[in-house]
Amino acid sequence: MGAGGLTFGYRSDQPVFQGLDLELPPGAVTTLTGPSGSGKSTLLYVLALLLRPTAGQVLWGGVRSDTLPDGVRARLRAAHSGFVFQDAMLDPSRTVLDNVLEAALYAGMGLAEARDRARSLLDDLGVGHRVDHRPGEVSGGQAQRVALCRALVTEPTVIFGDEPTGNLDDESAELVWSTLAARARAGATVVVATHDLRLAALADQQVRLS
Ligand SMILES: Nc1ncnc2c1ncn2[C@@H]1O[C@H](COP(=O)(O)OP(=O)(O)OP(=O)(O)O)[C@@H](O)[C@H]1O
Repeated sequence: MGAGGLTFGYRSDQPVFQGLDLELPPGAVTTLTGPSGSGKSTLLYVLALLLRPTAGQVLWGGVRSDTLPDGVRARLRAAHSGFVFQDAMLDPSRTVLDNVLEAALYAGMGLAEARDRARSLLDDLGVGHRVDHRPGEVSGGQAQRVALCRALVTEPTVIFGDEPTGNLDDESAELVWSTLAARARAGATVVVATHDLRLAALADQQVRLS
């Protein structure tokens, strides 16, 4: 994945970032660091095709993707990427298991496989005992790990994380980090916005926004 001359502003007179050139290689973890408000989340949204850049381009697999129609970008995202949002953004009306399952079903996976993968991931991330609970009945750190499971269940080739360890104790943060690193070792492109400089130091590539 890459980006060239990437510029974005929520208002045309106030760019959040301007002229960014980035190469986000498969098989590597790239971290986005920088002070609060420097544009880490915004950059993730643009790279993930959730926001269109004001100028410049986003390439997925070498193909220009930011200009594709909304529906095509949505299908690309579902088929190839997973996104861990800063505040988990789970559906409060569905169980933990269903939140993870839904992402797999939406991407076209069969029910039995989706259920097996979801359960196995939730177990791996230490939240397997909460499958029948609603998001409102789990802790912030548990919800964040469920959100990671939802992002990983389709085995995406690109994984975006917005502060995926923000609510976690050291042990759970290590678990999340090693899970993301393992996905990168298996060939995924992993892009993570983080304030945790200790974890960022372990990344293969760091991009600092100012
Ligand atoms: N929806 C929006 N409309 C207008 N401005 C926005 C919007 N979202 C973010 N901004 C502004 O864009 C800038 C970048 O915000 P962004 O959330 O990307 O920063 P960040 O580095 O992720 O911050 P944090 O570390 O606090 O999460 C900030 O000045 C913010 O106030």
